Amino acid sequence: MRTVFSFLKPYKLSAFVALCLMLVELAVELLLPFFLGKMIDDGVLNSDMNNIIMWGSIMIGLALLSFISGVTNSFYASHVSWGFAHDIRERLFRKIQEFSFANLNRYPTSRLMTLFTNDVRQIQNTIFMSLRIMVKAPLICIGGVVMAFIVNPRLAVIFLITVPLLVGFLLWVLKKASKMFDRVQKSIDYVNRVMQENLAGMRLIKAFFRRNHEEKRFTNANINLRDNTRKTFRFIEASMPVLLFVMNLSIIAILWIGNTQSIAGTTEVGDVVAIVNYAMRVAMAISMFSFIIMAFSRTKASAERISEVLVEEIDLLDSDDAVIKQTVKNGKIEFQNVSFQYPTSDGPVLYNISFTVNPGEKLAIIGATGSGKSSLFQLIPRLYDVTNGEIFIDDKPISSYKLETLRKSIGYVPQSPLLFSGPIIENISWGKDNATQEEILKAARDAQIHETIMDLPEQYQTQIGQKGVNLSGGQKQRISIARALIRKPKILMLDDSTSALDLATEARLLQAIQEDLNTMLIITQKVSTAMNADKILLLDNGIILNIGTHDELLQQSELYQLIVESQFGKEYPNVH
Ligand SMILES: Nc1ncnc2c1ncn2[C@@H]1O[C@H](COP(=O)(O)OP(=O)(O)OP(=O)(O)O)[C@@H](O)[C@H]1O
Repeated sequence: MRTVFSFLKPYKLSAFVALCLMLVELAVELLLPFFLGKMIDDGVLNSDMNNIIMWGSIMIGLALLSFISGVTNSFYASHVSWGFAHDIRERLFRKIQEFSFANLNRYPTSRLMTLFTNDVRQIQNTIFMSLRIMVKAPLICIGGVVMAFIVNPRLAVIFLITVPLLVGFLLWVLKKASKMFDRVQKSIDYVNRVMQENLAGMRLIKAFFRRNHEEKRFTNANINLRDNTRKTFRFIEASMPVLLFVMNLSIIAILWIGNTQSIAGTTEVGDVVAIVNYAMRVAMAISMFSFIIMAFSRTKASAERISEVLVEEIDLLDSDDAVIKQTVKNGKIEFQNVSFQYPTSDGPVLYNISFTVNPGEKLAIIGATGSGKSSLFQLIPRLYDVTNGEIFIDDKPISSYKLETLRKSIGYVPQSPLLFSGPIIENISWGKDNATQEEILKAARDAQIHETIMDLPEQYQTQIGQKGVNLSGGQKQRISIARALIRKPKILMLDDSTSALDLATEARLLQAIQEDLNTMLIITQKVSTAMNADKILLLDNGIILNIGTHDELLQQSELYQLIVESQFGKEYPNVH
């Protein structure tokens, strides 16, 4: 909670001004019944027009002052709340950018999305309302009781019984409601998650005709949200009549005792009117309490969720001994007895991996699905850290490089290409800050996508995504390869990124990129791709079975022979 509200610091002055203006409104609200009592006693009951005009004018003046304070308070309250929301969204976004894959695994995307929308907005609204009215309500209760005692202590004594009763009851409601709102928030998360998965997987859902299944999943999530929200709001709404009942009883008691005392001549009529007026204002303020409880309970839940992300420890950072100026010059990669286990998995997915790729060499990694190929790739740019062993680049441990330097020298093309909405040109130049037109064209040509782009209606300016063209799998792969090539990486890593290309296009692509590159690692299922590499690494269940050239593996590995036979039959192909 404290972490989140520390974001209010830059707005301290504005919040202070807003609170002062709110106090002016409060003072007016508390003084009006007092002056009303005076007007009745000195003016109305004595038929004294001068007193009526005097007290009336004072009341109008005060009302005007309250109006001006209210408008100005609104201005400052929105400055504080919008500024706070902007700053915290900015900080959250930066924090999530720092997250490692392991950090990200702990937070589903839907939950992070809810933070930015629902949770931040919730706190923002509460801050605004606090500065406008929510802080005022308890102060009206306290001030109303104090003023009632000033006007007539014998009548006001009734408040001493009712107010502590109400405060105790409210604290109990607040505690219970806070837990209930936590549940509501989780239900919102779940609805968001189902929605997000559904929209992302719409094509698959249609292809599998799983509409009914998905509808049922959404309906269940939606029912859960409805029931949790309804239960919470009902609970809070049910507390309202209790509060008002107690307050109305005290008004009746004031009228009854006041009437008796005024007949006996011990109390002025104006005092009774003033105290009833205070009791009504206190009742009105208390009627706002259910709203305040809802807002604070939700805000507490939201603030805790945001704090959790803000204080999350980043588990993959620059090492203390990272050398600032050290850069990757040649692209030599060496694995020494590397084992790796995901933070969430039961056992290692890679065991004792050792191999070397010399600068300029091309290494193909081949192996069954789930054998650990992508996991091995992710260790090189330190998306995850190794569990045991060490990886060296240019004979230096990868931890001795700054993360930024290391990752900038690697062109990583993941298994499923991800393109951003926007023109094609931006998707390619995304790989390098201030990329020139020439660099973009060269990368696109090398990735064998230039011709295809030129055939599109708006060529490089063609929008990708909902309003633009939807590209084929192979076209997307080639754009994401162009995005990696534009960095002129010392090490290029293609994670099955040419799977959707026909053999001729793939061969042209690999030929084109080889000219510029130092080192290349390519995960592939195709023997035709692997056999042209300098070395092939055959991975099976996280273990290196063999490493060598195509010919060596054909002679040494039965598994490799089987893979080759499954793709080419008994006619083993030769290296080009
Ligand atoms: N984020 C993760 N958390 C936990 N386990 C994971 C994670 N990603 C992959 N694994 C597990 O690690 C093992 C190796 O997966 P990996 O993706 O490296 O295989 P792969 O050879 O690249 O497979 P494919 O060819 O299907 O992409 C699998 O058993 C997989 O279930």
